[in-house]
Amino acid sequence: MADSAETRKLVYLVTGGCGFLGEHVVRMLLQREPRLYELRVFDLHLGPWLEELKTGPVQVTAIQGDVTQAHEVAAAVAGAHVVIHTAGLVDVFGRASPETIYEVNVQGTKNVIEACVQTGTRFLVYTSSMEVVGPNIKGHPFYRGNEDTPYEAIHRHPYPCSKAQAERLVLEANGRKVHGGLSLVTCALRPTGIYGEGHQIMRDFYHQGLRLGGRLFRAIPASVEHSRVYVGNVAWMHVLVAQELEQRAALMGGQVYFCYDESPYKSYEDFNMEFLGPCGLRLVDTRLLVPYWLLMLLATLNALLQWLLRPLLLYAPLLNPYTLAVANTTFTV
Ligand SMILES: NC(=O)C1=CN([C@@H]2O[C@H](COP(=O)(O)OP(=O)(O)OC[C@H]3O[C@@H](n4cnc5c(N)ncnc54)[C@H](O)[C@@H]3O)[C@@H](O)[C@H]2O)C=CC1
Ligand SMILES: CC(C)CCC[C@@H](C)[C@H]1CC[C@H]2[C@@H]3[C@H](O)CC4=CC(=O)CC[C@]4(C)[C@H]3CC[C@]12C
Repeated sequence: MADSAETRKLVYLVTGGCGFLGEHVVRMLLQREPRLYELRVFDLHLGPWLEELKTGPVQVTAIQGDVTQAHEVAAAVAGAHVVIHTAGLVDVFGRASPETIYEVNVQGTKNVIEACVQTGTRFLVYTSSMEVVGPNIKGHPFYRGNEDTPYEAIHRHPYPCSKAQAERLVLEANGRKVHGGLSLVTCALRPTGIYGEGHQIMRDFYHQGLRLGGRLFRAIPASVEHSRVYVGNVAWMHVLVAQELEQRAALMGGQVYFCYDESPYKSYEDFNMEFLGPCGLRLVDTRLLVPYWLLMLLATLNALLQWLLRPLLLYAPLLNPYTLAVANTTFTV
């Protein structure tokens, strides 16, 4: 399509646009949305890489802001055609308090919805999570499921609970009248575990492997399968949904879709080895080395230590009872 001022008229806002997924969404929009006139990137912490994007044909506006502050969100949303709300506190390690997780994930989402209603923005795409469904606290497997698969989605951890509440708010907001009288069209996407360029947990495993002399020790049975999804594909799914919402409002409005791209079903560790193996690490052994009861004991100890040390320092290792349960439960879509 010709790159003329007439074809470029849309204003997009990406919240959390400097995060792992958000950055990919921002770059994908610049590459694949020819109608884009202005791209607003809203984040608590702005990345220096945004500067290099400001020289292209699209006006890139960096907005340092906090989704928990309704007035900041409203100012950023005003005049935007589409909002892609990826901002969130992704914390299953106990780094933040449950209150903070709710404040960012639930109140932040409420603020985004209310800003759309007040300012007349009609299209809202929300990054939810597979964690809204499961794995549940009972450790039930979810095997090759889809959006209609029955599953007991019962959670206690603040992260999945907050994502579930926020997702519900977004879906319930579909059809609300926005300023100007038209209807809000919302859609939620539930990525499975995301991987790709900029994935911090993959880096953490890499450095842990280096510290252990190039080895990682298998902790989870190879038979426990997870669906993982490439970050570029998650970004692309967000862009496609954003582009299609207007034309297919009746079909897609108020709907939720899993985000998965046929990356191979593997255990969490075996999947990581697809990348860490070529980087020189190896997974010891092909058999399960550490018994589950010992892992559970270590995970519980970690949780106890976190609680005891909290007044002095933040102790937040990858292994805790919640992450162990998630890693140890099959969840494939
Ligand atoms: N990483 C994963 O495997 C998955 C992530 N998700 C969801 O995808 C979204 C993005 O996650 P990631 O990119 O992995 O996390 P991330 O932590 O890399 O990105 C989140 C971004 O939101 C920003 N943010 C946090 N609090 C904010 C606030 N109060 N105001 C404004 N910005 C704020 C952060 O600064 C960060 O740039 C989240 O909503 C998360 O729940 C869903 C499924 C899987
Ligand atoms: C040796 C340990 C037992 C291995 C711990 C691995 C864990 C840190 C990760 C296993 C599964 C991950 C989660 C899963 O991919 C689903 C997610 C979805 C989200 O929305 C946010 C991230 C996460 C909760 C992800 C977090 C790390 C794991 C628990």
